[in-house]
Amino acid sequence: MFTTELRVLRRGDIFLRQKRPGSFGLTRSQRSYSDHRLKDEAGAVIRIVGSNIYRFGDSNVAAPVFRNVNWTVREGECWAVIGSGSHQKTTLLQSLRGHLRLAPPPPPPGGLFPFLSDPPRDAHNAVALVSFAHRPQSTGGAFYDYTARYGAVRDEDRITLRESMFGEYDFLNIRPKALVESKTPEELATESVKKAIFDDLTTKLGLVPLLDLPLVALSNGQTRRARIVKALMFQPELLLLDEPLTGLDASNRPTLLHVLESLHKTRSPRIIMGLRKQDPIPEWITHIALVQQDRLLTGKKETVLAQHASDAAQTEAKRSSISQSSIPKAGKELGRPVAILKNVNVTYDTRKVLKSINWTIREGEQWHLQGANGSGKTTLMSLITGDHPQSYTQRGESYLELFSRPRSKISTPHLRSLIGIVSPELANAYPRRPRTTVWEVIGTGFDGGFVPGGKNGIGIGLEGDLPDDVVRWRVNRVREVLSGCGPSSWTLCSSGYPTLRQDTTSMAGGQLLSKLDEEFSNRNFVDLSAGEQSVVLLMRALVGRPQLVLLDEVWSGMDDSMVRAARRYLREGGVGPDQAVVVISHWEEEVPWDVQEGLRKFKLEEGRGVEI
Ligand SMILES: Nc1ncnc2c1ncn2[C@@H]1O[C@H](COP(=O)(O)OP(=O)(O)OP(=O)(O)O)[C@@H](O)[C@H]1O
Repeated sequence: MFTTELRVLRRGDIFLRQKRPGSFGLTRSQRSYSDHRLKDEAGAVIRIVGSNIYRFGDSNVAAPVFRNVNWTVREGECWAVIGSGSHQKTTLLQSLRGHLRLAPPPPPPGGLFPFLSDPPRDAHNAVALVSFAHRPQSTGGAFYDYTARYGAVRDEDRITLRESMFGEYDFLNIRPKALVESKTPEELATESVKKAIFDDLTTKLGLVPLLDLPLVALSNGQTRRARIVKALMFQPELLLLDEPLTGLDASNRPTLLHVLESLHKTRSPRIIMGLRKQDPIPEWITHIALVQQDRLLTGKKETVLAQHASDAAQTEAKRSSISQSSIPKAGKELGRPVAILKNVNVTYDTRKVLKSINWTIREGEQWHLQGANGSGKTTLMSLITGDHPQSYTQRGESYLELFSRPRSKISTPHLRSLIGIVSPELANAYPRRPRTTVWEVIGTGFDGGFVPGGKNGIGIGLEGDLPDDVVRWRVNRVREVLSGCGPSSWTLCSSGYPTLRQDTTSMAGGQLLSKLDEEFSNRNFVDLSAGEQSVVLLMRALVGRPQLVLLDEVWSGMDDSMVRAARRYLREGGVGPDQAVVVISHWEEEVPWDVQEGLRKFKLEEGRGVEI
């Protein structure tokens, strides 16, 4: 009945529209809203009209996460959700999965997803979200050993990528499900469809050579492509992909986008992508939902981009009038070597991942380590951090020297105190204990461990006893990184204007800490947003002024203002001329320095490494 009525309405028959049951007794504006709704509902995939979006548990008088959202996605349109902050964009996508509350809720019969109403289907099964934007909020209190993949594969990690795809195991959780002895014809039919999707997509996304590798051996980018295939095998009708390009190398990005485009065009499934502001927008995207704090700007791509460009130009004009030029780097004499690699190799059975790598990293140098997904960047870093067992086995022609000593002559705990590291693996593995504060997490960076220690939360040193001047230096350093990258610096960077750091807590003889940063330092790490956690882990890497800083996907999950603040801090003294930095990223523009400032590039290709 509804459809018939709708058809009539779409022909624009005003008389019939006014006669529609339920519209009698409505005011003119209610009637026009109601008519507008019915028009919009036809062919709508998503429809939100004038709703606020709240966290569950918040009342309607609390500040909504998003205000007055008007967003209709129609069949055939290709949408990207773009966020100036990573967090807000992800929250919007999560609200489509029911993680947040819409008030007023989109009314039945169409509801939030009109396309699922005839015949009625459960949005829970039909709409899937795969997110690469954020790290898990909590991985529990224990540290899990992310370096396990570098050694001999343990029995429980033996499950291969192929096995993980077919439901006997939870993907990336590696728990065998109850074994089913006999299958019904429906189950068999579903399986054969899954198998066809699997064959098709693993071929298109270049995963076939990896199918029989243990899941834990896959690189970051390989794992991400595999997660997308797994989600598609469940045949959702709408797939929300948050930051599918993050962590993918330049050659895999167009391949994935091409696959997504053809899937979307045949609605198998419809796809909505979440993108970061700096990601290129694929040509086939026709519409954009731009998340700007608590507002959503939606419309045709060109219109939204034009509006955004004019807003951004105004902000940039304000910012450039007050910005300082970055502090030039110290002179370029050769610093002391922190790592010397000569003919270094890594092999798994017959698989040679690194072949004869020659590379020297010195104090005062900034390097961009490049290479396609699976080219061995993480493996190379794990040799330098000493986490890889093969860091000990470089003999004869092969040689690995770290901080002027052969690898075998320097203990792993000592290495951890000399290297500050941020990486997706470490971020996932870092324990989220219920009552560990931000200050304590930063303080673990001095000794490179994961368990807070010492009465000031600044560690106890490798000898277990810190002299008073070292205690003072460490406390001061925690305050310095908090002031450099903490919330007061985000405010500074989001408005475009420097805000006076009022409310400063006075600390006799030491670094001053604003109230905002002080409060932040007392918060529980586990309660922070994913972006805030990333910032804290960056501070942890920098706090001890280690000789070597390794920054692998360092901006993951951070909002724009956090990225700007952290970049500025890194460029303006956060790392000094006595420190070496290696940045791993698939995006040139993510590296805080450029070649004019002395940045050098080292590229891995087919196992070999060259300076480019
Ligand atoms: N235990 C293992 N057995 C076999 N191959 C392995 C093992 N561990 C890692 N590999 C392979 O080593 C290669 C290098 O992996 P690595 O994680 O270093 O790549 P990456 O350059 O960091 O990739 P990404 O850009 O995706 O993060 C990958 O092809 C991976 O599958």
